[in-house]
Amino acid sequence: MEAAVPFFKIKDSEPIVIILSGTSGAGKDSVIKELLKRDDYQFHFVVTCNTRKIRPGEVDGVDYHFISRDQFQTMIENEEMVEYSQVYDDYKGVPKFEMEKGLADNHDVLLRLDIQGTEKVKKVYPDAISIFIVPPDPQTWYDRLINRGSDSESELCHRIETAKYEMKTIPNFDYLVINDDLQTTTDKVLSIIQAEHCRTTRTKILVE
Ligand SMILES: Nc1ncnc2c1ncn2[C@@H]1O[C@H](COP(=O)(O)OP(=O)(O)OP(=O)(O)O)[C@@H](O)[C@H]1O
Ligand SMILES: Nc1nc2c(ncn2[C@@H]2O[C@H](COP(=O)(O)O)[C@@H](O)[C@H]2O)c(=O)[nH]1
Repeated sequence: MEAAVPFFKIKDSEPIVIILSGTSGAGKDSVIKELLKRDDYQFHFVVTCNTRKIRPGEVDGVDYHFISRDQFQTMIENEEMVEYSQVYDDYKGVPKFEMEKGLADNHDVLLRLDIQGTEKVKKVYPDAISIFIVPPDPQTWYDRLINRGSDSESELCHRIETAKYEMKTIPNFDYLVINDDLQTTTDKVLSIIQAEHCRTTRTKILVE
């Protein structure tokens, strides 16, 4: 008698919305750049809109969509943003077309957001996962911020003050990753994403 092998079909995990947040200078951009170099992981980085001045080395349409305050206002009025927030002295927002682009390609979408944006995007995409990145210790953090050389003294004070508040919201996040060595941090972020795809709520076996 032949054994009756049950018929089953694997329903692969749908793309995941991943939010990377953390204090200024925690290393979000550095981790994203490392992830983009990894051949074994395909994702769509959501380029957000930003009203601040472009910094040396930044590329419009790659790092951000750099737009004027008037253009930003028009996008809000036309309901073209998933969310928008004032971050430090500028406005930042997630354009709907960027989210749609990634999800249409069936890729995970990765967003770099502050804590306000994380809360708002989680309301729109409740299955999104949120990861908070922190530097390994205060002195290393300060040195990294200073060496980056992108902020004036007053901007730096503003970012450090904001960080104190942001760190108190860490329990609202799904994961916390300490950014000591960049490769290890990137590996940890990738492991979190891989584990999330393996959740029984995402990958399913259909048995007949
Ligand atoms: N693991 C690391 N080891 C050494 N330097 C690092 C590491 N991670 C980040 N850095 C450096 O620290 C500085 C801040 O990192 P990065 O710009 O990626 O932070 P961020 O979280 O994106 O900041 P912001 O929110 O202000 O844009 C950069 O100069 C970066 O090269
Ligand atoms: N709520 C949102 N926050 C955003 C968005 N895009 C970026 N960000 C956050 O701003 C900080 C600061 O950016 P900086 O480039 O001026 O240093 C960044 O690290 C993110 O946390 C957004 O669309 N919405």
